[in-house]
Amino acid sequence: MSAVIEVRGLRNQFGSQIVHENLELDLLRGEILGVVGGSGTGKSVLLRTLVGLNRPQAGSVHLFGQDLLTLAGEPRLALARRLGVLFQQGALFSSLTVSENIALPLIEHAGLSRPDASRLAALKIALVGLPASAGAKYPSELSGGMIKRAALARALALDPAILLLDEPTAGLDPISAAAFDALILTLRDALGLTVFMVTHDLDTLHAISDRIAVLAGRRVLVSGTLAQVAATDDPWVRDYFHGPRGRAAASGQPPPRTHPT
Ligand SMILES: Nc1ncnc2c1ncn2[C@@H]1O[C@H](COP(=O)(O)OP(=O)(O)OP(=O)(O)O)[C@@H](O)[C@H]1O
Repeated sequence: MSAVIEVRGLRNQFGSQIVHENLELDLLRGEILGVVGGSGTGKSVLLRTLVGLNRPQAGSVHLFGQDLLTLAGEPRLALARRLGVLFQQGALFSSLTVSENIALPLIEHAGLSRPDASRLAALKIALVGLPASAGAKYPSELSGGMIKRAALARALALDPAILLLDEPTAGLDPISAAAFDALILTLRDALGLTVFMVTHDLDTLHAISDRIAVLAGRRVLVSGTLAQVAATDDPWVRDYFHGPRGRAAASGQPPPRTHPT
């Protein structure tokens, strides 16, 4: 399988804090890659680097064979339009309705008229499984699961080839999270998307990821199938994949609860 994103020798640093050093990563066409790692290992910084929101100190990022870091002007904008991003909190504009939020990139980046953009927004709303009535609502009027779906609809507005998700199921109850997992899988298959997904959710990893990349020690420690990654001899990997939650996710059973005494 060919790589749609290739990261080589990446260094990200904030002041004296080095977050990534010599990080290498491939995102393969058509896959769902789950990106995991301890808190502060730089998963979100990596996502932001891939979409051009964070400029690294060293290394290269190639998207579809084009060098993101040297590209400028219209070619860079065209490349950016091939990426759809779902940020952690949804990042919808609170003063706009769901429909207006989705229509905005269509008006601003695709030059659509307002009526055309709102017709297309209605299609995207249906695509992510929201009722048509959600279009007229403001983000504050939606449940957490609906906000994620609305934000996903906006991420899909410009028909991207790659979807980047930052903690897509965080804050959702297990049933809504499982439904969102299923939606991502369906959309990947139906639209031929490639998916880069930062997550802490072991159930999501088990349910929909083709490969997993573990961030540790400022780089990608290991990437591969769940079985390959889980077999890695590393303390964080052991705790994460073989602790109570990891075992529960692997078995499909809820993890044991510890009760306060
Ligand atoms: N713009 C910034 N300026 C300074 N430091 C930053 C900036 N962005 C991120 N960092 C630092 O980089 C490190 C990695 O942050 P990041 O948000 O990528 O971690 P993460 O792996 O996504 O963590 P979590 O799982 O807790 O969300 C953190 O120590 C963070 O404080």
